[in-house]
Amino acid sequence: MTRFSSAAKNGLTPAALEALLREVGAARYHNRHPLHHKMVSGALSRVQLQAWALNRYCYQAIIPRKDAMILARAEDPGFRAEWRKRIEDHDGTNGWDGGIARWVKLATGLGLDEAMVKSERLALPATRFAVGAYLSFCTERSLLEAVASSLTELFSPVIIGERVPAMLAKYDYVTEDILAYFKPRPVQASRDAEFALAYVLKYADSPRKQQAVIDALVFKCDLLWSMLDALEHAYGEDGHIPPGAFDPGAA
Ligand SMILES: O=C(O)c1cc(C(=O)O)c2c(n1)C(=O)C(=O)c1cc(C(=O)O)[nH]c1-2
Repeated sequence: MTRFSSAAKNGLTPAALEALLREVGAARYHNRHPLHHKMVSGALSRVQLQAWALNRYCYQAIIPRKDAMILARAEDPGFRAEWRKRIEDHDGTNGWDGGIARWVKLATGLGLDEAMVKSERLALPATRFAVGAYLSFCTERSLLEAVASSLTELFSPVIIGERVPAMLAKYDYVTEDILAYFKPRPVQASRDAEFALAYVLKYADSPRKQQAVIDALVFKCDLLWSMLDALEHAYGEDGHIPPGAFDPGAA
């Protein structure tokens, strides 16, 4: 786990804290995961991509719920006005004209059944535990830690920039229409991450709080990493699909 050097016992400057947060992302973000590398090299089967989309739906579905937790805990109306945009991005105006609906389109575009995806019943146990942990973290930890845990979005434009062109080039059944989810994400993520980063740099004003926000980002990187680990374990070569999980080979 990233720790301050002893020179930082009086606390880091905002610039030094930002540099440390970016170091966490550079070392631990899920664009370093072997499954991501396989995805962008064109090595995944259609079933493996389906499993990814199906499991990742659970992550998409929890995001507006954890953001609602954060909203409920924020006392500043200005903060809430900014943060509620995240919920609108995912839920749209009627629940099914935002990011979640576009993720369903991605999953059905890969050949999955819409009701099955939305039910989340065939997701991996580890996926369910991971996304549940995110909701709990944002409910139980301080508001500062909850905000800091969203800072993986600092790095998501990079992974999206790697993923989308590669998927279009390497999988002939993947179209721009199927990947429409990602189109607005880099702009939305940059807006969100800029706000969250400014908040964290302003309010993490003691060594203890600075360590807490670093740990929150480590937690979130680990969560995203563990979701890809679980997919690889279940659907990789010599994979072991847990009972009850998505198994297109089963009778
Ligand atoms: O495509 C990705 O790899 C990726 C990663 C992340 C992330 O880093 O948490 C998010 C998203 N996408 C995303 O689409 C999204 O809406 C989102 C919200 C959040 C968050 O923690 O609040 N992360 C992410």
